[in-house]
Amino acid sequence: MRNAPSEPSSSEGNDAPTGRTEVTGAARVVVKVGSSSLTAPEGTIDRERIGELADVLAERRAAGTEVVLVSSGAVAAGIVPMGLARRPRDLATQQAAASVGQGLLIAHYTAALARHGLTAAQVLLTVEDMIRRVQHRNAQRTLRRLLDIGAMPIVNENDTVATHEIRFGDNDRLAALVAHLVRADALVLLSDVDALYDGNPARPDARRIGYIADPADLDGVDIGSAGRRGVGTGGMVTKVASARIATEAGVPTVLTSASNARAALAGEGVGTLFAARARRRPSTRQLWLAHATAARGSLVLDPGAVRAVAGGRASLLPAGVVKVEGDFSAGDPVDLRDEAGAAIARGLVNYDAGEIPDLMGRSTRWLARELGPEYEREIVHRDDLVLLAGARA
Ligand SMILES: Nc1ncnc2c1ncn2[C@@H]1O[C@H](COP(=O)(O)OP(=O)(O)O)[C@@H](O)[C@H]1O
Ligand SMILES: N[C@@H](CCC(=O)OP(=O)(O)O)C(=O)O
Repeated sequence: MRNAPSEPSSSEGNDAPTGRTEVTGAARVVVKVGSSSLTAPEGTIDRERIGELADVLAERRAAGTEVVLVSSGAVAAGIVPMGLARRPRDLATQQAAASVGQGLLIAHYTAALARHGLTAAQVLLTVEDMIRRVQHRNAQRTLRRLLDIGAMPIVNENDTVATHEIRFGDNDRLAALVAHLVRADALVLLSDVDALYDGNPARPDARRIGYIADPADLDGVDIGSAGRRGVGTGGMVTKVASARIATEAGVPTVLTSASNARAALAGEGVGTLFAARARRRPSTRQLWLAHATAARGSLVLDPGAVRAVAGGRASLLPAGVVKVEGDFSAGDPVDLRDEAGAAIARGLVNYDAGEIPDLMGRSTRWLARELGPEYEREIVHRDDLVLLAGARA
C-alpha cells in the first residue's frame, strides 16, 4: 500500500485550525450529508443530529456564505412510519418510504433552521430535469432565486418518481453536479467516517489520507462500496467519484464526518481535501450528461466520424453511423462507440432507433432532398454531446 499523500501546507493533522482558503474564502458552498449521519444506530432519523447540522450551516450563513444543502435520509426517515424493520430493498417500497420520509425530513430541517431565522426550501431533482435543456435552466434559475432571497435550498433526488432506468441513485454524485450547477466555490461531503482512509477504516492500521492532489494519488487505496451500517447507499466509492466530478469541474472538495462539519466549514485541516483540477469549466448539462445518465443504446461510428466527434468536437452526422444498438427514442441519451466497442462520447439523439438505419451512410444534403428538410438535422448535435473520459483529443 502506498503512503498517504499529504497536504502541501500547514494543514496536516486534525487539530490545528489551518485556514484552508478553498473553504474559508468560498462565497457559496454545497454541503452534502448522508443517511448514515442523520440516523440513530437502529436506522431511524435522529432529529438532534439534524438540529446540530442546521446550527453549523446557519453559522456559516450568518457569516455571509450562501449554503445549499444536499440531504439524504428520505428513505431512512420513512422506515418507522412505514412500520418497516430496516431499509427496504425493492424499488417500490423505497419510493413509498421516501415519499413518507421526505416530508418529515424537511419538517425537521424547517423547524431547526427557523430557530436561526432561516427559511428551508425543498428542491427535488431528477436526472431528466438536469439533462433536458429547458428543465435544466428552470432548476438553475430556481436555485439562484432561492439563494437570492436568502433561503437555504435542501436538495434530494425525487426518489418517489425515479425508476431504476432514470434513477440517479446516490446523492454524493448529485451533490457534485449541484455544486457545479450553482457555481459553488467548495463542496463539503459529510459522512459517518472522518476522512478517506487508505483501506477499511475499521482496520487498526488504516491511515487517514489528508490531501488528494490528483486522481493518481488514489492508486492502491482500498475504497469500499458499502457503508458500515447498511443505511447509506454507495459507501466510499460514490464519495470519491463525487470528489472527482467536482474537482474536475473546478470545485475543491472536503470529505469528513458530520461531527466535523463546523471545523470543515471553518477551513480546519480535518478530513480529506481533494484539490480542484479544472482547466476548462465544462457546461453543466455536459457534466450531467456524462455523469448522471445511463445510455439507452449505442451508435457505432466509422473511423472518420470518431475523429470528427472526438478530435474535432463536431456534431454526429448520419454519414458516419454504421450500426444502431438498443431501442431508444428521440431525445434519449446514447453512447457513441468506435467499431471496437469503446464508448467515446455520450449525447442526446435526435431520432428514434428505428429511423436511423435508413439514414446511415447518407449525406445530410441527400437526406434533405430525398426525405424532406427535417432530415437535414444531425443525429446528435455537438451542443448535446460530451466526450467521455479517455476520448478527449
Ligand atoms: N477507504 C475508505 N475510507 C473511509 N471509509 C471507507 C473506505 N472504504 C469504505 N468506507 C466506508 O464508507 C462508509 C461511508 O459510506 P456510506 O455509509 O454510504 O455513507 P453516507 O450515508 O454518509 O453516504 C464509511 O462508514 C466506511 O465504513
Ligand atoms: N435519496 C435517498 C438517498 C440516497 C443516498 O445517496 O444516500 P446516502 O448514501 O446516505 O447519501 C434518500 O433520501 O433516502
